[in-house]
Amino acid sequence: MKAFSAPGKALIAGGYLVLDKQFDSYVVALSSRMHAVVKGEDSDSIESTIRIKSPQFLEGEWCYKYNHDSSNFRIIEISGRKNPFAEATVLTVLSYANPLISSNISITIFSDPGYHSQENVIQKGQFLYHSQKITDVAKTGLGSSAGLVTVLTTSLLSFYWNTLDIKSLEHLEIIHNLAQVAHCQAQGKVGSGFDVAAATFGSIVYKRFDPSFINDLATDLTKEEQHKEISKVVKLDWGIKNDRVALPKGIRLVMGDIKGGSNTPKLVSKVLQWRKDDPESEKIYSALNESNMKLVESLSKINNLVKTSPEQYTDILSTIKELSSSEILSETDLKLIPFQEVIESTSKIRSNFRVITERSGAEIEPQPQTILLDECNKIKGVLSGVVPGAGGYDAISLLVEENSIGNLLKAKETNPIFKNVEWLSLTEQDIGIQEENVASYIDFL
Ligand SMILES: Nc1ncnc2c1ncn2[C@@H]1O[C@H](COP(=O)(O)OP(=O)(O)OP(=O)(O)O)[C@@H](O)[C@H]1O
Ligand SMILES: C[C@@](O)(CCOP(=O)(O)O)CC(=O)O
Repeated sequence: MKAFSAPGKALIAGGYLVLDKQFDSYVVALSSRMHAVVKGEDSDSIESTIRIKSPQFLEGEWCYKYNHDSSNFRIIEISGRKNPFAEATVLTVLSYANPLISSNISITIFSDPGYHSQENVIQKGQFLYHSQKITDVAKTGLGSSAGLVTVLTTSLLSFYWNTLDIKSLEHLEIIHNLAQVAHCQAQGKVGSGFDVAAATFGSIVYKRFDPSFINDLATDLTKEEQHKEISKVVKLDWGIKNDRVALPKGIRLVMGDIKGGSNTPKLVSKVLQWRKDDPESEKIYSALNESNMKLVESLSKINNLVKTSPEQYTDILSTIKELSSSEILSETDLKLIPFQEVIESTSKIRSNFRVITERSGAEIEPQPQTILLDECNKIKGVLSGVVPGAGGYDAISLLVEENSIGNLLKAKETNPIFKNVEWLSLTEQDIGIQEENVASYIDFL
């Protein structure tokens, strides 16, 4: 038996731009993780089974069968249940590993509470159990499908390859490329893949791959052809950027779930259409990219300060704790410059998002979110806040001095603007795929 986990994500800079491979984005990996426990044994039957259980959800079990005599990698789910993400992952890893002998594999999935709505649940240990099917439970937008695909890819591959080493960058890249293929095939489209990349590598500055790596994969192939095709593509250098980052010590990411919700594909199609139609769009994209990169750069400056002047840094944090973002901006202390740059670049990101909102009709930072974020900025210890990812009414992400979290809780109690905000109990955990101790899941298997 082995166990692995992969993190959820928040895209705090680079929404929409990340769809284009000329732009970098900043993705934070979260402490809400998707877990998988895998066990299996070889068998002398001609049929192999891969059983995936997700006991936190009603009817959360999918059993895929595969016949070794068959001329292609066709799998069937024995009771006709659908889980496109599980199915695409099984198929992709199977065709890559091309096992010579049959096996029976069982994988149990556990997802941390942050991924789904916490209504009508029973808690067992660290996990919440829902009374509905996975497709009927509301999501919070942390990338459950990317987490699932990445952790499933790792678990299955670890069964077929007992030399799999998730500390090796080469192996991580194989996991990443396979997971991207499976995720795109299950979604029926090639997205930017930042969610799968964060699930694999952790918090990163990410630049996407060329969609042709996946779009050009041939279909209707024989087993040998498919194995060759996927092996070739997985080995290629996809040219992605996945530079590891982490938020500065003492600065916490806080996510506020908004009881609303937006349709990401609709927002994306509106923005892409606007980008084609509006002659000003390239100028706006380029201004937005500049502010994104300024944010990345200022966070990196703060990280350097942590390393080079730790004592001075502790003093700065205690100053920030007492100030709102506009008060930080009016300070003249030179040591505060990188923090002022975080505030200014975030403010520019937001104003560019508002320009796109107005010109494209896609509600990325609609007015109620503007009011909410402006109100957050008045709270002492809150450095900055944005609408993460595709924006809209899904969530807000704040960067907060870690001892000031209490100020957010107080605001929720006293200020009616925060009525529909639920502060999620998660934070950054910058590590991607990691191996876990099987013993911690034994009681839930
Ligand atoms: N714990 C789980 N067990 C089994 N399948 C899961 C689990 N979590 C996610 N899935 C699969 O992923 C699907 C949800 O994927 P979808 O892309 O719609 O949401 P998401 O990845 O959470 O979205 P977002 O990127 O907005 O956060 C589920 O319907 C199911 O097929
Ligand atoms: C709009 C987009 O850039 C980000 C969507 O992010 P999220 O799923 O809202 O976290 C789309 C994408 O990158 O696939």
